[in-house]
Amino acid sequence: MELRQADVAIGRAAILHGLSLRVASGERLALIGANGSGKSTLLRTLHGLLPVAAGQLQRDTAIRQAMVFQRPFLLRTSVARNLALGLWLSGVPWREAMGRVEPALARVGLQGAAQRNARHLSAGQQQRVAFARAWSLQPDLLFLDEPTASLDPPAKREVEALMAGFAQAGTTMVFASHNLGQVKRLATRVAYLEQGRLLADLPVAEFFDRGRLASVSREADLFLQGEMA
Ligand SMILES: Nc1ncnc2c1ncn2[C@@H]1O[C@H](COP(=O)(O)OP(=O)(O)OP(=O)(O)O)[C@@H](O)[C@H]1O
Repeated sequence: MELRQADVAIGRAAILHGLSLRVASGERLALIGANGSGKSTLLRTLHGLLPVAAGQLQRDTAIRQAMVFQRPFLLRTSVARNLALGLWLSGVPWREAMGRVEPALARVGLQGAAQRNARHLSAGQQQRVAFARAWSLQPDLLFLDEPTASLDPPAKREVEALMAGFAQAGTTMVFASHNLGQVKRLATRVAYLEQGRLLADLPVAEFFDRGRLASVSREADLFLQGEMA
């Protein structure tokens, strides 16, 4: 997938400016930057939820992609129906979709939760349902927008373990994170955004090598210093 010199606007507000980014198969790209730097907008653009106003988004249409948000969108109905609906909307017949529910729930440690009302689950469990929904789509490419940001530490660890599971399965991932430990543990590459511009894009070891990062972007180096202080 490749974004070339992309400008993205939300309504009249210009958010991303001349942004170029390539995502190769098997990579795990972390997007970091201050609040409002454009990470969510970039993820939503890559996933096709926002149009590119100028520039280009090129992608292989055979690639299956899914997205997990900071807070999952779950309907006030059973976990099973929430999962099956996600599959049905992506073209899987209803009966087959229902057949994929149990394996997906088992994959995220929520066996037996199929008939519970999804809205009655804890935040961590709801996020696991979102991962089950993503998992059941068998994506080649997974976008994650700060998936652990609103969870308590135990739920955070559980969800990070699910991300590691996707990584082990070879799923290409692009994820926004404010957690540098998580970035170090999961990413193969890191991109730094500031005010809708991409200022650094490096393999993870180089990104966390202060001298190297400073030689690419003083702003990114300052951000990292601030985060690690
Ligand atoms: N619906 C909207 N209308 C207008 N501006 C918006 C809208 N959504 C986001 N923005 C603006 O776009 C910019 C980028 O926001 P975005 O959510 O992509 O940043 P982010 O890096 O993901 O932030 P955070 O770390 O807080 O999630 C911000 O200035 C924000 O105010």
